[in-house]
Amino acid sequence: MHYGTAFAGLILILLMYLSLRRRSIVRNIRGPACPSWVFGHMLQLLLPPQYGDYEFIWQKLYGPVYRLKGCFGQDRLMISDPLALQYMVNSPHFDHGPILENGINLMFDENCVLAVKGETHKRFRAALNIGFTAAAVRNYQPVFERVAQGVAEQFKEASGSPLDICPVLSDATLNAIGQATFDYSTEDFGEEFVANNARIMALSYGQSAVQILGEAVGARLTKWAWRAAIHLPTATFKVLRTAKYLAHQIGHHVVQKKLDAAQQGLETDSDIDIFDMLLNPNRSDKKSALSRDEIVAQTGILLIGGQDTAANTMTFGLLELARNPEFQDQLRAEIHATGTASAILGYDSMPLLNAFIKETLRLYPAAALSERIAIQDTVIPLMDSLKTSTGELTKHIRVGKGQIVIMAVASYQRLESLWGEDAHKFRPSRWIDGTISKGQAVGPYANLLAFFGGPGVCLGWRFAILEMQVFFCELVGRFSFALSEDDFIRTRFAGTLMPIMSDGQKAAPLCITPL
Ligand code: HEM
Repeated sequence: MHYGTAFAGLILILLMYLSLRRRSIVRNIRGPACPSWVFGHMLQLLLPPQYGDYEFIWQKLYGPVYRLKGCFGQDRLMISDPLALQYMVNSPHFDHGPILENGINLMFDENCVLAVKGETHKRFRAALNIGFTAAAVRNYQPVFERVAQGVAEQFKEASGSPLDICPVLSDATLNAIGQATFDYSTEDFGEEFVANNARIMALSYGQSAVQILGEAVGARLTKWAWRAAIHLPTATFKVLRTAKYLAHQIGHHVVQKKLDAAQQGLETDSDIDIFDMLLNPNRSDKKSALSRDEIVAQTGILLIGGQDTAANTMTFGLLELARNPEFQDQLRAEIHATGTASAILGYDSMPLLNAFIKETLRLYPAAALSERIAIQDTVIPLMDSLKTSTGELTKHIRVGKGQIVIMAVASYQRLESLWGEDAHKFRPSRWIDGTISKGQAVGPYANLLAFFGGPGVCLGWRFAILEMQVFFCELVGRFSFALSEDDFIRTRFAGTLMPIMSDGQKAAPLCITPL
């Protein structure tokens, strides 16, 4: 008892020391005054009238590293320093933060590539990569062309009156992934999947102060309490449970059908999709090969991971074209001049098209903010010296295990030191005229972090780039886009960056005229 009490006392002192030490490390980092203990800065960060209203000003005032408060007084670091972000995406010392981790567990199978860790993650990536190499992605070009032509038909029918392009592009990107992944078109998914999928997308833009608080409480629950909580009969949890269930059913059905066809010798070598590659022992590397259940577990992340990320990016791109008619005309001229040669020469040979895609991804990264947690004490290196609240200049920050750090991707992509003095402006020519400084290579594409980087880099980044190249060529080549008088479209971050109307609904009405 005596020894037990002494031991407990020692542990308590150690825990207090560790917690104070952690607090003292980030306490020296400057940041804006906290408006509320309950919400911290989260309402300003996540629910401002326009995304970035506060964030971009804080970055100007405090630089690329500053301290914010999360809900209930929690210290969080906002980081947009390039070296620090490069370190974080590559370091094994960081994992998804608890709010993000809970979201991933709610939406996706626990065995999906986004959820698994360490060696299992490495193996899954090695296996799945077969469907996402540059060569594999080139084979999906006919799928993208067919789907983009379908979108063009819908645009043609609506010409004359403003059309909300969000649902059209969202259906189209789901259709493209469905066909490339396992040869499913939107009709094959079934009404229930499509309807529930729309409910999921609606959940994210319905984000509110109550939801932000709920997520903060959820992040403090133990794993078992959280697992129990998600079975509560609330509408939100029901939609998420249904999504997980239906994705599993679809994956299971597809895999079974493909295995049956192979057994009967019915498989063909044309139109090979990702699941075909994963199931074929001659195609995949034996060491990393996924089991049948593991393949089924990837269904949800592949479908949802590549749907609104790509659709919203394209929506913002078309909105910017509508706001910049002169650039729209120049881009169209390049598309017409290249004509069908684009498919032969490759879309990469079109400078304006690619500058446009890079500029859209720069200003509108789907994962504009991403929460990370330090899973052990670590030191984050900085590109620019940071002045602490005691006036000290430092080129690194020590963070303790458990520290929450926000990767401020949208802020990084607006750093004036990297992208030019007019970094907040949509100006695709910056990619051609040498404005952009050749700095630290942080992501897989154009130094952008829209797809993050390191071992967890977006698996579908090449897929998304080619999909956007094909869609934009088809749509901008055939239609002109103008803003509708209907409403002022704002940007909101709720899981992904999305366009929002004044009534809080996700929408982007454009006037589309066939040429
Ligand atoms: C413009 C379009 C896209 C953007 C901006 C984007 C962005 C991202 C980001 C930021 C991540 C990292 C998430 C995290 O670790 O928290 C990610 C992961 C992922 N993305 Fe994408 N994505 C896009 C399109 C796609 C497409 C089209 C697919 C599939 C066809 C896809 C499949 C995935 C998968 C499977 C992961 C998980 C990778 C892993 O954890 O190892 N994405 N994406």
